Amino acid sequence: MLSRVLKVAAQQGVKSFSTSQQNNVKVVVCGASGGIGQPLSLLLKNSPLVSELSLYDIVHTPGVAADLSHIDTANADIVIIPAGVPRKPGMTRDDLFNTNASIVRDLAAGCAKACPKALIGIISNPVNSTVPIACETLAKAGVLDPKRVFGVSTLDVVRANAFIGEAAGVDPQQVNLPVIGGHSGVTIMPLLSQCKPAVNFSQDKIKALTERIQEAGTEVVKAKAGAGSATLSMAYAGARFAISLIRAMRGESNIIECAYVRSDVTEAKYFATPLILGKNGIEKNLGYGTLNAFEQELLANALPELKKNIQKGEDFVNKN
Ligand SMILES: NC(=O)C1=CN([C@@H]2O[C@H](COP(=O)(O)OP(=O)(O)OC[C@H]3O[C@@H](n4cnc5c(N)ncnc54)[C@H](O)[C@@H]3O)[C@@H](O)[C@H]2O)C=CC1
Ligand SMILES: O=C([O-])CC(=O)C(=O)O
Repeated sequence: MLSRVLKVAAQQGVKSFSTSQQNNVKVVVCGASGGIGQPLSLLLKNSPLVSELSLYDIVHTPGVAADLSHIDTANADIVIIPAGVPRKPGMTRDDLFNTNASIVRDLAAGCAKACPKALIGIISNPVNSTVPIACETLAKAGVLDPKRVFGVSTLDVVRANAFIGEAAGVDPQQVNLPVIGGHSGVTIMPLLSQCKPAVNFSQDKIKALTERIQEAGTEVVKAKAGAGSATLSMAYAGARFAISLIRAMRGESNIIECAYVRSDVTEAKYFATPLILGKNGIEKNLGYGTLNAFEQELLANALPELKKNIQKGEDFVNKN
């Protein structure tokens, strides 16, 4: 078992980067003992771009508030949050709200004190609601910068690339497909019309692939049969996202990832789209481009659900 706060020594290799770039990137993983947290921490430990890794969890500690003081001394450039309970078969992500909402609120409050300028990536479900919870909490503390708070939806992109690569007979690493909207069921919207390289599937196949991407989390929950939800693929996706944030912080240009963020692209206050990342988080929201008729229908189906999930998150912070 991982201890509560574990600082991992600086990686070799960091010194070889140019001094004009940011060399000392500290990353904190909150929920580091968990199914996602452990392999995610391992992948980050293995990256020469991470100079200090702090691992945090509540296991065997008397309370969240006391524990958060450990983060206060840590400071951080990036905080990744895979803390909270996962689904069991038959549950929706929204069924996790009652447990995970307060966990994310308390961790966001800790970030507001300890590292108000950190870039925060939230993995804890339901992401559609936990990101508004984190933003409202940071706003209450007077430190919200919406360009620095991200719902990690990278796993949807990773899955879309895997499934489409397989169906099209293309190396999934070469597939690049935007997945927009939110991170549950109908709110997950893969834009196959914008796939690079372009793919040429029948409408039936497009519908089947879209539904598989939307329900991929449930596919894993069912296969694990009570032992939790996706952990290894999420750790892979979470590490990809964190490393993209670091590369952007270090001044690399044209780093693009989809993520669920505060947005004015649609009538939903939070929405995932491709983003250009920069030193201070979101540099530019690229929006979603042109949708075909099928994708417009996906959007029409997603917006009411997304708006409901967002409102629920905001109400949780503002009514408690
Ligand atoms: N965004 C996405 O695409 C995905 C999100 N998830 C979500 O990630 C979350 C974590 O999943 P797993 O790692 O499988 O669960 P897990 O139960 O294996 O690990 C969660 C960890 O969080 C810790 N924790 C609980 N409260 C905490 C607090 N206040 N501070 C720090 N740590 C705390 C627990 O002690 C535990 O070690 C779940 O909510 C799950 O639904 C899972 C897969 C994909
Ligand atoms: O499905 C779940 O509960 C976990 C998750 O978010 C995913 O795998 O996409």
